[in-house]
Amino acid sequence: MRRKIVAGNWKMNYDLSETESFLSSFKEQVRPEDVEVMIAPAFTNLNHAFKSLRDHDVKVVAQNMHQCESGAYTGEISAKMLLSVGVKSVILGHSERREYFNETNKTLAEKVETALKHEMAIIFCVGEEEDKRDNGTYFDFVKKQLSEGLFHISKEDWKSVIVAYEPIWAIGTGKTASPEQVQEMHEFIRNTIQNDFSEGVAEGVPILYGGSVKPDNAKEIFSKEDVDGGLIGGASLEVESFMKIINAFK
Ligand SMILES: O=C(CO)COP(=O)(O)O
Repeated sequence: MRRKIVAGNWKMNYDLSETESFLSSFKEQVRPEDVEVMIAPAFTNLNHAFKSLRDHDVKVVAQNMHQCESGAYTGEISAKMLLSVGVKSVILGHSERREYFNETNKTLAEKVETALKHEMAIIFCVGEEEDKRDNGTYFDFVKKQLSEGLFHISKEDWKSVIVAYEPIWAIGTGKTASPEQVQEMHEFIRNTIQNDFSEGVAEGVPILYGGSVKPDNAKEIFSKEDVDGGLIGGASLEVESFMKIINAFK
């Protein structure tokens, strides 16, 4: 059985006191048993979240990191810095990073390399814009993102990788991909991994869906064969809705 995962990506939301208040109520309720739970707060709150959650089996994840070890990169954060505050996992290739911060497949391939070198786990995001969905080129587009950004890793490295499919047209729009569209893409991603690596690798990789997952649609999306959980934006910012999504696996 593959791992089941629900991860909250808080993006640029919540300062320290808001993070503290979310976590104090969240900790009372969350009991990760069959499902792994992760939260990706802002860089400034990673250490607080790590300390607060370490006895609760909730992983704290960074939303990004730089590919270089250190140096003159004003405003950036390195793998070593993340590790030093207890963070061993990172989201790479989120569509907002690709769009607003010019992250290319090539940069992402370097970030993947750096994360693996530091034995960090990676949530690697892929997903197409609406025009690619409309003109039918979405499979090719996602395949290119995978092959150029991620597929240089070794078979062994896949143990540290989670893939997240987040169609850009469904992020923050309230326009969720249908469970059938999600399943179709997840199956395609798994087959692509199988073709380039092996069936064993493909069968073991958790593939999460992200894009307007809410308490009322989570169960149906998660019930699909190749969907192993979700990467949740807006609905992870409220304890009640995030808990309902986590519990959608039960
Ligand atoms: O981008 C996302 C998670 O990384 C999805 O965001 P929403 O759940 O707000 O659509």
